[in-house]
Amino acid sequence: MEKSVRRIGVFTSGGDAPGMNAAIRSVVRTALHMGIECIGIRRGYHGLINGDFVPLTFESVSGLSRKGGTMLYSARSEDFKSQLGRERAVATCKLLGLDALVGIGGDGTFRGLLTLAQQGLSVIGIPGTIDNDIACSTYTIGYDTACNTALESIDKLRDTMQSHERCSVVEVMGRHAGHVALNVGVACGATAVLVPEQKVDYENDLMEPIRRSRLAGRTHFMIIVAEGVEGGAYEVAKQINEATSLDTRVTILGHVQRGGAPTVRDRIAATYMGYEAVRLLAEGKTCRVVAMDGESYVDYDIEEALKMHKGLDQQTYTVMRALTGVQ
Ligand SMILES: Nc1ncnc2c1ncn2[C@@H]1O[C@H](COP(=O)(O)OP(=O)(O)OP(=O)(O)O)[C@@H](O)[C@H]1O
Ligand SMILES: O=P(O)(O)OC[C@H]1O[C@](O)(CO)[C@@H](O)[C@@H]1O
Ligand SMILES: [Mg+2]
Repeated sequence: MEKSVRRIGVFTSGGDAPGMNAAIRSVVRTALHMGIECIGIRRGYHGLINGDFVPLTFESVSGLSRKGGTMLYSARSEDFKSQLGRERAVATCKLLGLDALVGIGGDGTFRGLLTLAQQGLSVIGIPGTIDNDIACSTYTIGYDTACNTALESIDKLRDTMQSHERCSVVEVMGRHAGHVALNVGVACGATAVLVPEQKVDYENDLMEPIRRSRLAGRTHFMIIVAEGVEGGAYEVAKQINEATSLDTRVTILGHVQRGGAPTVRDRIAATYMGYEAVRLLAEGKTCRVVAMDGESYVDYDIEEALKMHKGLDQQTYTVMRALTGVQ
């Protein structure tokens, strides 16, 4: 017979993302609606190992949807990757009487959830990362806000680059994934966009678009570089300067992209995903990741989800190449 779920734990892990708070609120409110108690585990797996928790009530998550960051704090825990760390995490779950866990984070967080599922715990993952690099889901919480934050700064940079007829090299986040760079690059009308998924051909991907743009009469340029591109923004700027003598400036947007109030898109995605996570648990499901397939909410087995591969959006990539004139 199915074990009924009476008390669950929720935590955020890995890099934070705008909308994580809205997901926490949704998990708590949905759980309470279904007669399930909810406990917040603070600082991701670190908190699970150390029994760092806070009871969550209807009132304690009030007003959370509009707040950036995560009220449960986030962390990366090396200890959890060891057998001893995982045993301590399982012991904490038993001590707190948790029937299930909801983890909000990226692929690493899901790998952690899988190890807990293999030890008999009921777990559900919610994709929360600005990188949008969860293969099973077309969308991850925080991506839209991060892209909008980056775009706002780039628009401002453009003003000063135009005044001084300079070339701006802007590094956006994405250690392994170029989704933010590509999306923001298309949205800001970049001269060129460089992503880690594609080995950079300086002549074809960078110098040619700059030269073409110059010949067309342009006197300022906007180059978007994903953090994971070999050499990073400074190397790209150096190459541009050597090849073109343009007055080049580097801006690394960094962690500013992870902050701020979530956009409508992120609040809605987070709220629906939180609801889906609790609904799955209440139906007796475990070891699932809540995901989006276009505008629909779906779920996958965590192990299967982790085997999937997500490339860049081909349509956006094609449009970017057409608009920057890359062959
Ligand atoms: N293979 C693994 N086995 C067990 N636990 C893992 C594993 N990989 C990651 N974790 C746990 O999950 C935590 C978060 O993982 P990671 O730092 O990769 O971030 P993430 O969830 O992928 O988010 P993001 O990449 O968006 O910052 C790690 O600090 C670790 O505690
Ligand atoms: O907070 P940290 O550890 O500097 O994380 C930075 C990384 O986190 C991410 O933003 C994902 O959350 C990556 O794009 C970036 O490389
Ligand atoms: Mg990750």
